[in-house]
Amino acid sequence: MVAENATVGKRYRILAQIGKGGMSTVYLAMDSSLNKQWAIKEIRNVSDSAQRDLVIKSLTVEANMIKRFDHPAIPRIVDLIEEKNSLFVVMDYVEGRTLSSILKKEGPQKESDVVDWGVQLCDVLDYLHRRRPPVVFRDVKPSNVMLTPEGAIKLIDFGIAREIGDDRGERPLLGDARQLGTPGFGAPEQFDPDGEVDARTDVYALGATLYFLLTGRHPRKHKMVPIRQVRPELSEGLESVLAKATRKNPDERFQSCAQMAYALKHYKEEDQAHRDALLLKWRGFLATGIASVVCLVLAGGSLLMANHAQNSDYDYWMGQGAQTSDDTQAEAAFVKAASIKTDSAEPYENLIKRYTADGSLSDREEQTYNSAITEHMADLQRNADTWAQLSFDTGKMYWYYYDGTRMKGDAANSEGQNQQDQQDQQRYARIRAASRWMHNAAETQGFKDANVARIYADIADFNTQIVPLINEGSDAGRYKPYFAKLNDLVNNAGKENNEVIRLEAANLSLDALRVYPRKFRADGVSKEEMRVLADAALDLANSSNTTTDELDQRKKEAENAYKPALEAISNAFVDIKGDAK
Ligand SMILES: Nc1ncnc2c1ncn2[C@@H]1O[C@H](COP(=O)(O)OP(=O)(O)OP(=O)(O)O)[C@@H](O)[C@H]1O
Repeated sequence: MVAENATVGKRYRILAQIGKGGMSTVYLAMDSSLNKQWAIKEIRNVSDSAQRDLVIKSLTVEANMIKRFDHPAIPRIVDLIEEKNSLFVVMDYVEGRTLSSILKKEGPQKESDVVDWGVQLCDVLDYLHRRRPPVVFRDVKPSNVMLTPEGAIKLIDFGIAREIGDDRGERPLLGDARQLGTPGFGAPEQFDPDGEVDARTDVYALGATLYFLLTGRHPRKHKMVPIRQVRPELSEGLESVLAKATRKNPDERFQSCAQMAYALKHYKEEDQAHRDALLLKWRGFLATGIASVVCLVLAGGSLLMANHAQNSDYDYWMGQGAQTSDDTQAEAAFVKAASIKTDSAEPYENLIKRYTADGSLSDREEQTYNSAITEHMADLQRNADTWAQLSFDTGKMYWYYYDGTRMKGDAANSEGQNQQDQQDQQRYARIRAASRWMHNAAETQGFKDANVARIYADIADFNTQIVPLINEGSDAGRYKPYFAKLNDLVNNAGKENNEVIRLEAANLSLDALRVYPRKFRADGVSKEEMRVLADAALDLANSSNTTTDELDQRKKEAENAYKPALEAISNAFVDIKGDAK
């Protein structure tokens, strides 16, 4: 237990205790060197030394695994400190509450909220399951999920997540039941000595979690009966989704979280009222169209007709989307088209155009887009080329236009932050969100812009990984390649006819020159090279033709950043003794 105001790792001042788990206490701390808040998890002093080694081993595994993740719903781990007989894990501070505390305080939750959380959880779990090797979280439950004030979910406590095929993770490290999943939420195979865990294990726990949130009945204490036996007003469709997710036999569950996300987004279609309405429509259609249908069937053209109808529906909605000047109607039309021809990238490319036309991608737009593309990802991926292009364009949309708050990995709008800090945080949140799309594009063989996508992916990786590397003291050697990438980015942006891209590339480079000049120097970048980059970035900004207040502001930001960047470069070449080089 650490006292308030005590300092850990020489730079983290403990501000307050914010949580307590089975093995740990969690604090809010202020980082004096980065002037930023983090959450610090202290693993309580375990007196038995053998046990303590196991705890430390388990945590180190957890920390090293999370360091490689890059998903907005997973708080990053940036530092690991052994001190005062305890282990401290420094990570992104999540402003919010756990779903278990919300449930405890407010009781069963609204259907639409629970479905929204479920879809978000499917997204992050699917991200883990798609990693190579796949990672199974194994401990989804309300107390391991936090909800931010913006409505974004965060997955905490990776204590027992494991990589499939990784022997170190095969066995429980601590020997407690938690390693095998939490009773009530853990799938039956987690409690079977011969059981195999995979993505479907998380599907089960997610189903049990949503069940608990909707009914308020703990699945360990009460048998999981159909949810409408507890709350008759709930949807029948949702009842079947949860029943399927929590089947004892993994083969009978959703086979992936992407499948479960699809079912959660369409659960209303399973409701009796919805089916009745469809039936009525269908009857009307039969009454009027029966003669022609019979003719076509007789002519052997039923399949052709179905295809034709599907294509013309798709064309119809694409046409509607293109014609209307109302952005919301256009969005709905393109989403509809995407659901008809699920392997077509066109609707998404059109959505991107609409979203970026006004210079910003909002939280709401991002959610709509992300849901649609996640739902049809497997179909879209079938055409590698269009998928790479779509990934690249999606990445650019996040990188340059995303201005929502849901993605921020840390206390987004903490009081006391100045405007520059907030802008920087916003920039790096955008870059993080773009990262996986740029990786998709860069890693597709034969994609014409793979090289440019690689520049973006590398810059994103640098920004995600550098803080933990600095903390570990193993950051040397990373700055020179980053510097080269910034040069590439600025050169590339010069060829773009898009002011947002030009100004952002300029600002990112000037920001890096302000923050890292000493590190660049230590890695062998010369003062002259840094000045050349600063000048190129300023030229890029100055040659941008700004037509809106927003762009004007970004241009001013670059102009204002130039002088501090030059000063920082000069200072970086003043040695401690004071002799300028
Ligand atoms: N990154 C974070 N930001 C803010 N609060 C956090 C963060 N991580 C954990 N907490 C808070 O601390 C509490 C305990 O954290 P956590 O569940 O990770 O601990 P644990 O010891 O691993 O718990 P368990 O007994 O469930 O294994 C959480 O319920 C949450 O309130």
